Amino acid sequence: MKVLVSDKLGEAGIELFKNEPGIEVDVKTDLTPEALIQQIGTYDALIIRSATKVTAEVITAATNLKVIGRAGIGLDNVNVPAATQKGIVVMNTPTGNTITTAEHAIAMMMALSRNIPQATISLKAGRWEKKKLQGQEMMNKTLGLLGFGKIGSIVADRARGLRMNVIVFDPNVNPEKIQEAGYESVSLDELYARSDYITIHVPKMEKTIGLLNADAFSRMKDGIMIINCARGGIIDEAALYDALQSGKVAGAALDVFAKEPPGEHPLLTCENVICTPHLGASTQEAQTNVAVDVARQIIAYLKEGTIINAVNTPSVTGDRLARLKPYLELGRKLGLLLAQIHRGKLQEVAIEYSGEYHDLELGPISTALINGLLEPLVREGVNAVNAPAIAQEMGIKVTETLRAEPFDYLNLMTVRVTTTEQTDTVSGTLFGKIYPRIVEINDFRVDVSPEGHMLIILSENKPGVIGRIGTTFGEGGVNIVRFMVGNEAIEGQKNMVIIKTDEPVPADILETLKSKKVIFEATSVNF
Ligand SMILES: NC(=O)C1=CN([C@@H]2O[C@H](COP(=O)(O)OP(=O)(O)OC[C@H]3O[C@@H](n4cnc5c(N)ncnc54)[C@H](O)[C@@H]3O)[C@@H](O)[C@H]2O)C=CC1
Ligand SMILES: O=C(O)C(=O)COP(=O)(O)O
Repeated sequence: MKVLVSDKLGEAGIELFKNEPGIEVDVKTDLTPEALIQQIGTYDALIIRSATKVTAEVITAATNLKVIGRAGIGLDNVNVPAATQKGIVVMNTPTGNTITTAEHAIAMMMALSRNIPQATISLKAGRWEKKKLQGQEMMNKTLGLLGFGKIGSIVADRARGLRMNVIVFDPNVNPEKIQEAGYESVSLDELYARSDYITIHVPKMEKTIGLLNADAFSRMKDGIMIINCARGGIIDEAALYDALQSGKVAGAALDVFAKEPPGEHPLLTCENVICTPHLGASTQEAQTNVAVDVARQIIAYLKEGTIINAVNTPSVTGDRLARLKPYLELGRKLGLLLAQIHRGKLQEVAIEYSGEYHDLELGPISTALINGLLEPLVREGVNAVNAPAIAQEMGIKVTETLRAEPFDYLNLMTVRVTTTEQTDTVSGTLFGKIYPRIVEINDFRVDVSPEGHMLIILSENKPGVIGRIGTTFGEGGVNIVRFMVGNEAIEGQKNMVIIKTDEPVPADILETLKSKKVIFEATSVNF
């Protein structure tokens, strides 16, 4: 397995890769976009921070890539939908640099309040400008927090220690949670109107790009101070420049820019702008944390398939994975079976779980099922990462229900697939919590272990039919490993005969059987 580290990564992470048998690591931190596209094809994993842009072109060229690991939080430099489409897991390390980044925001707020960067430059230039560089106290000032996630909530806690009044706007966090933590939850308008400082801790996404624009600044107090240690582009930089020039905004502390590095940028000419080159996460502690986290996650995925901190597929780790594995396998096998027996265009997949499923995560099991269903039908490269997105693209409606009580089995998964032509229903269970068994196919009770090759025959339920089927196999020289007859649950007019064979059932045998009057259908199924 080959791992490419294309941004600077803490040595502790590199060491983990180097010490892992079967893993080869290349550190190439100065690749041009063209060189990355040229070289990515040979790698199984890519490790990045914020500098590498993982564009759709990079993903297209990444013919072997299985996983992208972000040593840090923000994934705005990765085309996640393109990676998902290709079945590439995208992971970040959501906790390793949060304290460091929150501390940077507080440091920036303090530096802004007391003109520390300007004072340093002035004094080093031989001046002593006490009057010009007078600052403002932070105690009792109102700090408006945009975003009360992992970093925002740490900033709030530290600001409380500075005796600031913290008010919060976060549309996705329950106001009670904010109040319970000791802060005031307010609307965006109120936050703009009341804050003396606004600090940004939201992800960069469609809804937050340009969130702080000319209109937003016009609704703020005169003399507001702005801190951005989240992402460039959340602030409209031209509007901020104007607001700084007019004095509406008294000062801005910027760690991040819409384009990085920003080059010759008007904001960098403003005396009331202080800035750092995306240093929010740059402490020795945070870099060790995220490097170790990302290395452990990538190794676990490449070696065991364990998914930790993925943003585009459900994460399943350690003990939970071990427990789920047989259910994932059963789900995938039921999907594979349905892929081979259905006719027509897929429209709906209804999955019903009962019994032991009450204690299990259903998301990954349903995903494994959809994966099995689409694997033989769609194209190469369908996997548990991209299967749900492909199903959605195909207009297939997937529903999941958890039934209160099991009937005959300790655990039962029943899947009904509706197409433009018919409906097929199959059920499966795990014997001994490990062994997958198909126990029902379209109203016929069966007992099939879903492996190898088999033929499913729907025939008349009358004497002599079974014998004729056996003879056809004998004449064709194909050895029957198991022969089962399933009873129709309701009328009993038809039989389902399931024949397991050593090899895929040859086409001529299939055709001979299909031509017999007593046989309604014969479908070859391979697992
Ligand atoms: N400067 C740096 O070096 C670093 C920057 N970051 C940035 O900080 C951001 C925040 O990180 P975390 O706190 O870990 O993320 P998080 O996901 O824990 O929290 C983000 C919060 O923003 C909220 N939110 C989303 N849209 C919003 C809106 N329109 N208005 C108000 N709130 C909104 C979400 O509900 C969520 O609670 C990251 O996305 C990343 O871009 C993270 C680490 C280092
Ligand atoms: O973790 C994040 O989101 C960051 O912004 C840190 O960026 P970096 O890894 O220092 O390039």
